[in-house]
Amino acid sequence: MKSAIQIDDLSYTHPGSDFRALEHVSLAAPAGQSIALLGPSGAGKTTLLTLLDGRLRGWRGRASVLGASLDPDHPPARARRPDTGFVFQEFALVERSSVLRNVLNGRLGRMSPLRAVLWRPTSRDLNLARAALADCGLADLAERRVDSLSGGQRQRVAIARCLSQEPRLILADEPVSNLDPARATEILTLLTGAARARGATVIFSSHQPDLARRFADRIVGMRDGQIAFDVAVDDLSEAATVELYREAGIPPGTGLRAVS
Ligand SMILES: Nc1ncnc2c1ncn2[C@@H]1O[C@H](COP(=O)(O)OP(=O)(O)OP(=O)(O)O)[C@@H](O)[C@H]1O
Repeated sequence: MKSAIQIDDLSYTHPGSDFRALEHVSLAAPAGQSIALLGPSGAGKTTLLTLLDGRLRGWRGRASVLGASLDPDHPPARARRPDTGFVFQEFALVERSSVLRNVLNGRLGRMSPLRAVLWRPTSRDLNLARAALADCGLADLAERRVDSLSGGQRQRVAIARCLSQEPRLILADEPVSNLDPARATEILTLLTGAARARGATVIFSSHQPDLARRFADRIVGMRDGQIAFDVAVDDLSEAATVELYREAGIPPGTGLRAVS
């Protein structure tokens, strides 16, 4: 089976930090898998997702995403990696723009530079954006301004924007931590279901083992910048989860974050 990501011996320290955010991390993900990154605050989950999204410089090791090697000295521009979609915890939408316009922003990396600068989507761009809106249950909200939406609706817009890119890899950084439990379940059902329907790989981070168990095929536990365990979902033990959150000051599964 083809790898969606292959990373070997990755280490990274944020500029100005005394600690390694990632330390000798190796991970391979076959195409189509749903992986949850679990671990306490500061474990390195965001750093790993950001690195896989090609946004960090100066790391050590080897990383290949969707068959293309990442260069730690020359990260690719966003427009050159449309196959990778990113869903942010804080949605990262243009608040004063319409839902449709936000979703079409996901097509920018697929447009010619001239079309992107002039903001002239093709009819294919529009069709894909409308299809993504429909998939996310937002067809009736296409013309609404994002700043009039609820948190759950905003995260649906962010997922629709990601899907309109036609991604083969979806990276999602705590996509449901700002949502209530019912909304969190809805959003992860949508995200992992859409990824499965498209054969895309999804890697999402979470503080909630119950959600990770429910929506991932595989759980990667991270702690102190390292991989503590990497198991199929059925093999995740309660003991491993408790150990992962030991000394973090929070019980696993509460969705609460430790104060750093
Ligand atoms: N921009 C930054 N500058 C300096 N250090 C950083 C920066 N971002 C993260 N770090 C440090 O890197 C380490 C890993 O942080 P990271 O955000 O990747 O963890 P996380 O597992 O995603 O945590 P959380 O669950 O709270 O989002 C932490 O020690 C953090 O303080």
